[in-house]
Amino acid sequence: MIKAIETKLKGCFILQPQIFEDERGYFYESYNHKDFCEAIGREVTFVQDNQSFSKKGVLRGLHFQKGGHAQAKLVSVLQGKIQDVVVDLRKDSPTFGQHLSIELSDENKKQVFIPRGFAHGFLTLSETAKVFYKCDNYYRKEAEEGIKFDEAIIGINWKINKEKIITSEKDKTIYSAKIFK
Ligand SMILES: Cc1cn([C@H]2C[C@H](O)[C@@H](COP(=O)(O)OP(=O)(O)O[C@H]3O[C@H](C)C(=O)[C@H](O)[C@H]3O)O2)c(=O)[nH]c1=O
Repeated sequence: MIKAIETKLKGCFILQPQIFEDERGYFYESYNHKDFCEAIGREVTFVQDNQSFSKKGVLRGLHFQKGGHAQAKLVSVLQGKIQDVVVDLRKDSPTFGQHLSIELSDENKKQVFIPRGFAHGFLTLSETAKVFYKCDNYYRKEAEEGIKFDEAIIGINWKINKEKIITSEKDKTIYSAKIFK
């Protein structure tokens, strides 16, 4: 069983799986294809699972793949806590350029479904975080683009001071303004 709540960004859902707790601990179905597709009201076929491990302050993103290589993602946290951020880049969307920020953790066990056409990134809030996400399209390096995490046009309020944020060299040099022309 999984509950899905659609966000202000059409097609983007926050999901809450049913947790079975007992004196041993807990169990839950982190993914059930039939329940998931029924919950979001559409068929999605994931083809690639990713995992990344990050230290506190690491910010990965904001990334997306262009055109036919765009990826829908189902993001969850196996260990730790992150500030997960999605940006609507669908040119025909009434919420184009708007973003959503949500805390995902191994405590709340929430998941975010991000449709194709979004940029995605997250900031690691706990000492370490292990993030797991399913993708409905394969990685294509040459199709990758990004938005700088501190892009003023988007105006994301990251929960860690900028000087303490750790990014890859690639993410330091992402030029994103062209996306909004
Ligand atoms: C994304 C990806 C990367 N790689 C290789 C390419 C690099 O040699 C290495 C690290 O890649 P990168 O620095 O792009 O990893 P992240 O910064 O975590 O990128 C991710 O950041 C945000 C959170 C996302 O949602 C994207 O899925 C993804 O872009 O893994 C692969 O082999 N396959 C892949 O699917």
